[in-house]
Amino acid sequence: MHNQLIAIIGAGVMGCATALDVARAGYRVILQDHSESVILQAPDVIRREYRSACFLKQGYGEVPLDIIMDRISFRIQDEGVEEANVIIENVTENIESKKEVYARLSQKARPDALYALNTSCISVTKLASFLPDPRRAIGVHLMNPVPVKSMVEVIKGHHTTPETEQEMVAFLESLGKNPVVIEDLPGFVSNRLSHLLMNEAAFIVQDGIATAEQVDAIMKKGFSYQMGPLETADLIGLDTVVHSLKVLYDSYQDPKFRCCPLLQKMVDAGHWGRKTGQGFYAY
Ligand SMILES: NC(=O)c1ccc[n+]([C@@H]2O[C@H](COP(=O)([O-])OP(=O)(O)OC[C@H]3O[C@@H](n4cnc5c(N)ncnc54)[C@H](O)[C@@H]3O)[C@@H](O)[C@H]2O)c1
Repeated sequence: MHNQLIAIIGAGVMGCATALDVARAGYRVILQDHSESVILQAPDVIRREYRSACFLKQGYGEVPLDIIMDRISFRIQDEGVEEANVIIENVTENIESKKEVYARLSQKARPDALYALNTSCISVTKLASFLPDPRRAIGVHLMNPVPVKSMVEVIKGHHTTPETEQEMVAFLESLGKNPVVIEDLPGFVSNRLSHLLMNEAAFIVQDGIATAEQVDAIMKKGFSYQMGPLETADLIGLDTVVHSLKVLYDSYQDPKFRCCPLLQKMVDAGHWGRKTGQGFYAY
């Protein structure tokens, strides 16, 4: 299995961390992003992610960083993707962006390539409908930070076959992950629950009831959360949280998913969390 080539499309927060984990497990990786500046920064992002994972996860440093980096090719175009056995799509949480990527990949990729669709909230059945063979696609909701979190939510689309499910579970287990396979509806389990919490935490700050620090302290000390909801929102990226809330709201037409205006204002101001150096906290 380890002689397989894995193409990772989108080199943002999730793409870089996933490339690190996949290359660390021994696979050859192509990491592609359409933004030249993102690809130029990606090696440094991966190095930082590795150092942080070594600090947070015992044994992570057993595979030296230079060996991992040698296994990753950084690309702005799609060259090499036609040989990939597994394609992990990690582009922006926006249906039109993902649709455009699938149309492009469909021209190039092997017909038997296995597609892992990494989305926070969008229905996997809907995303898979943009691929020529939706039977070979399955949702793979990796958790952030990827090297530290072993649980992966795996979401079966309407057409996903049992063979696709088995192959993807075997691939994820080869990375040391613990997949939990569930059915498909927008937001799945994790984000239907977690985005309600992050959104309501933002409303509490907006209403002047408590500061971000106080909200997070209450959830950590009172409910044994490892991270507070607003620290988590900053880690995910407030832009991604807002995109996901919009998907949940549009999908269920339920006002409980309406996006907190403070979150939208912070995104408009460029305060997207850790990735921009400022969110509910300064980094
Ligand atoms: N951030 C998280 O904590 C988290 C957790 C789980 C799942 N996800 C999901 O993973 C996916 C990626 O999230 P992220 O946080 O890495 O986002 P991000 O904004 O950090 O990165 C997305 C990347 O996709 C690239 N991109 C956009 N359109 C492209 C195209 N047409 N071709 C190639 N590259 C393109 C962008 O340049 C950007 O670098 C999203 O669907 C998100 O919902 C995110």
